[in-house]
Amino acid sequence: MSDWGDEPSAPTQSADGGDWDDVPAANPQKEVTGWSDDEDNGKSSGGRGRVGGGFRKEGDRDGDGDGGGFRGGRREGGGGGFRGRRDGNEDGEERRGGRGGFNRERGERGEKGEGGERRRRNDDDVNNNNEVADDGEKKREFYIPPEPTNDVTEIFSSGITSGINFSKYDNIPVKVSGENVPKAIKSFEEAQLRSIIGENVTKSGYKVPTPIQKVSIPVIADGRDLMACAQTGSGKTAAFLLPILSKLLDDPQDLEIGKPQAVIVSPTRELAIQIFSEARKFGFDSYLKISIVYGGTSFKHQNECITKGCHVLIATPGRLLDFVERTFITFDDTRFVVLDEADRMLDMGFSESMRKFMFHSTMRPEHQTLMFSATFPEEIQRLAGEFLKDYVFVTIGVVGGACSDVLQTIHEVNKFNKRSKLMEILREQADGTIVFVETKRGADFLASFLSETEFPTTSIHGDRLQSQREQALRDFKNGTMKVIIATSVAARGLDIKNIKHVINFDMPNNIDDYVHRIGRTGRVGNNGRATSFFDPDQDRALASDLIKILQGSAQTVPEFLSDMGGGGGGGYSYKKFGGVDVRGGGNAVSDPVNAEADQDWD
Ligand SMILES: Nc1ncnc2c1ncn2[C@@H]1O[C@H](COP(=O)(O)OP(=O)(O)OP(=O)(O)O)[C@@H](O)[C@H]1O
Repeated sequence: MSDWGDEPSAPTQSADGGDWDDVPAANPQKEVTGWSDDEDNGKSSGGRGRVGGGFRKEGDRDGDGDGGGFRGGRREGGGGGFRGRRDGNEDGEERRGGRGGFNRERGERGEKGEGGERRRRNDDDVNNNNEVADDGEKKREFYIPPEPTNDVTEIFSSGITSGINFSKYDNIPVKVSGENVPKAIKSFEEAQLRSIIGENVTKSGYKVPTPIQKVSIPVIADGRDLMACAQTGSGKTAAFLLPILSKLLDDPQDLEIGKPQAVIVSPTRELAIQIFSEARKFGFDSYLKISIVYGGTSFKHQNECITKGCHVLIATPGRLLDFVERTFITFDDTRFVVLDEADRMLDMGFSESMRKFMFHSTMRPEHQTLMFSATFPEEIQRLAGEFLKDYVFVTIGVVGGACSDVLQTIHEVNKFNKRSKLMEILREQADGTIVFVETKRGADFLASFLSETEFPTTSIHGDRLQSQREQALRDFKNGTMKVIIATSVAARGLDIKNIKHVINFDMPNNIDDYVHRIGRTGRVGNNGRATSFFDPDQDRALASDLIKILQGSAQTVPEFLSDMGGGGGGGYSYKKFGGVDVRGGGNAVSDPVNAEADQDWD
C-alpha cells in the first residue's frame, strides 16, 4: 500500500498493454477559454464540449456495451468462482505484453511496469481485502468502460425518489461547530445556485434540500473547509456537488489540460462511477467538463479522456496517484478537493496515499477541502484535521448511527445453517436483495450455489474483472438478476433504487461497515429492511456495538444478543447525539434543521 513513491514516473508501457509512446505529453497546452460569464450552457462558448466530456465518442471497441477487450464468453449466471481464472488467462497482461517484473509467488513488485501497476491496481479499491484468485494471480483485462449515456431521461432518472419519511429528516438534530459558520439555507432557491444547476436540481425531482444539504451548501459556497457526517442515503453527494459546480460556473477560470479544478476521490470504483453520473446530471447542459479515472480500466483510454481537459475529476485513489506520479495530473488549478467516504479513505494506512496528493507540491494553496461520510470515528477525525483548515464540523443525527428507516432483524445462525436460512428468506421475497459476505471466495461460492436455484444471482467483489463488476451491477439494477452477492466493496455509497433487502450472510468485522451495508436500503426517506445472520462463534466481538446501534435506531434487540452484549468488548464509541468535534470548543450549535430560525448560525 505504501510503497508507490518509488514508482518510475514515466514507464515505457501502460499496465493495460498500450504503449506509452503514444500517450499525449504531460502538461499539454492551455485550452482556449473565452466563454461568456453569462453562458453556462456552452452553446456559445466557442465549440466547447457541452457535457460530461471525457469519454470517447466511439465507445467501446467491440461495440457490445461491455467495453473493449472483455471476452467473458459465458453469460453471467452467477458469481462463478471459476470464470475469473479463464478470463484472466485470456485477457491477462502477460499474454499480451509479456512483461516481467512481477514475482507471482511473492507478489513483489519488479523494477518497472507491470508489477508495480498490478500492486496499484489491487490497491485501487480501498475495500479490496487482498484476496487473490486460486492461482495466486490477480485477473486482468483491457477494459474500456461503456460511454456514459447522453439520454436526458436516463441521466435524470438515476436517483431514488424520496419516500414517506423524507419530511422526518427535519426532526433530526443538527450540530454545527466552527468559527463564523454560515447560516443554513431552507430551500434550494436560497442557495442561489447558478441557474443552470438549479434547473438540473428541479429536473432531478428535488424539491427541498436534505439537512446535510441545508448546512453544507452555504458553507462550501462561503469558501470554507468542511467535515460532514450524515446518515446513509441522506443526500451527501448533492451536498458537495451542487455548490462546487455552481461556484465553478460563477467564477470561471481558464481550463488547462491535466489541471482539474475540482477533484473528488472515492474509495471504490463503482462509487466513483456513481458520483460521475451525478456530476454529469447536475452539470447537464453546462460547459463544465467532467471526467473520471478509476482502476481496473485502461489507463491509456482514461488518459485520452482527461487530455480533453476537465473541470471536475472523479477518481479512485490508486488510479489518481498513478496519473499524478506520471505528472499527467497536477493540482495547480484545484479549487476543491472532496474525500467522499472520508473515514474509509483515511483508514487502513490509506492516509499515506492521501497525504501524497493532498500535500502534493503542485496543490494550489487556496483550495477547499471537503470530507463526507456517514461514519467518522474520532481517531479518524483527528487525522482528518491535518488536511483541513479552519473547518466547519457538521453532524446530522448520530455520528455512525444507523438509519432508522431500515427495519433491522438479527437472527442467531451458525455457519452450517446460513444457506438454508438464506433460502428460506429468499423464498419469501428475493427481488432486490443484496447479500453481503466477508470474502471474495465466499461471494463466488454463494453466487454459484444460488445460481443453481430459482434465484438469478450475480456477484460483485474485488477479484472480479472490472467489466464483470459493472455488468453485475447493471444486471442487478435492471432486474435481470434478482440477487447480488457482494463483499464490502459494495458496502459504501451505492445508491440503487431496487435494493429492498440487505442481508448480512456474514456479519462485517466492524460496526461502521454494518451501518454502511444496511444503508444501501432505506434511503432518502424510504423504508428498507436488513436481516443479519449473527454467528455467536464468529461475531461475539460485535455484540455490544451492534446492541448500541439497534437501540440508537429504535430497533428490537433480540434476547440472545442482549445476553452476550456485555462481553462484546466492541470499541464503538456511541454518542448520545451528534458526535464530537475533536477540536472541542464551544461553538457547537445543536438543533433540528427545522428549528433554524431559533438558531444562532453566525
Ligand atoms: N434534496 C433531495 N430531494 C430528493 N432526493 C434527494 C435529495 N438529495 C438527494 N436525493 C437522492 O437521495 C439519494 C441518496 O443520496 P446520496 O447517494 O447522495 O446519499 P449519501 O448520503 O451520499 O449516502 P451514503 O452515505 O450511502 O453514501 C439519491 O438517490 C439522491 O438522488
